[in-house]
Amino acid sequence: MSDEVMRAEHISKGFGPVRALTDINLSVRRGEILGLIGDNGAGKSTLIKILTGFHQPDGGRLLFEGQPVQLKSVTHARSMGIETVFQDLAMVNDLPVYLNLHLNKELVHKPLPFLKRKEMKRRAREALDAVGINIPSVTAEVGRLSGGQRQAIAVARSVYSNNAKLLLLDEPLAAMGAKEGGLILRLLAQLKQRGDIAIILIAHNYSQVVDVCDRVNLLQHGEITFDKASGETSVAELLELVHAEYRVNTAT
Ligand SMILES: Nc1ncnc2c1ncn2[C@@H]1O[C@H](COP(=O)(O)OP(=O)(O)OP(=O)(O)O)[C@@H](O)[C@H]1O
Repeated sequence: MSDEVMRAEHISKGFGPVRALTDINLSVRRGEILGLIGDNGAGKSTLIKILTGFHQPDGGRLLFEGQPVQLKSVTHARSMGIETVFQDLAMVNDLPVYLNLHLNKELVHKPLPFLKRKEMKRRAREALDAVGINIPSVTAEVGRLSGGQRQAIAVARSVYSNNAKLLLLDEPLAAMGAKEGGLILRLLAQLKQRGDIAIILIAHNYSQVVDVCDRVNLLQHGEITFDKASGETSVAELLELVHAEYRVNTAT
């Protein structure tokens, strides 16, 4: 079987008169982290929402594990192992870590409607340990944790609840300090080591992108205009590409 998890071919998407995406071609493999960069409004979130089944493309096609696929909804995409961690994380702050890890998938004793708390705590600890997240207690309220720890829990939940094959992260490092951002980058590096999951990461911090991603794609004018291995590019080159477009746009 090929290592390619997701391929987009000639994907387009408009919102009324706005052409958000015109001709997107990209692919990502198992064990690979693909960095997706681009100026504000370039269409990065729209592309992620198409890959996660939230939006339907107007044209083009997606191939998942080599097979053409129409992602009808986020639920449909999740059932195939496509998981997204959005900026808002979908966490309930006054619930403990272990219940957030089982959100909408609580384990219950049947036929009695009692939660299997002990089992959920055990599984939560196992999931966090497996990705190397250091949270002192799974009974801690999520609202009391740092932004980085909350993000890490959201990633662990995505990966472990559904045996994710493709993980999409929309700006996980935004508004995070260096220490917290480092926690997420280490976590992504560990997931990459496992080799069974493909990751697409949208980020604005190019030095982090170059450090953690295997490959970088630049999204401009609704197309991928740049595709290089991280080792073959640099922060300076990425900044120049994005800023050159900015100069053109502001000069006209
Ligand atoms: N639901 C929508 N309805 C109308 N227009 C939309 C919608 N979603 C996105 N757009 C438009 O599509 C274009 C691409 O937006 P998108 O959010 O995908 O860009 P982005 O690269 O993620 O931007 P940023 O980095 O600022 O988050 C923008 O012009 C945006 O205004």
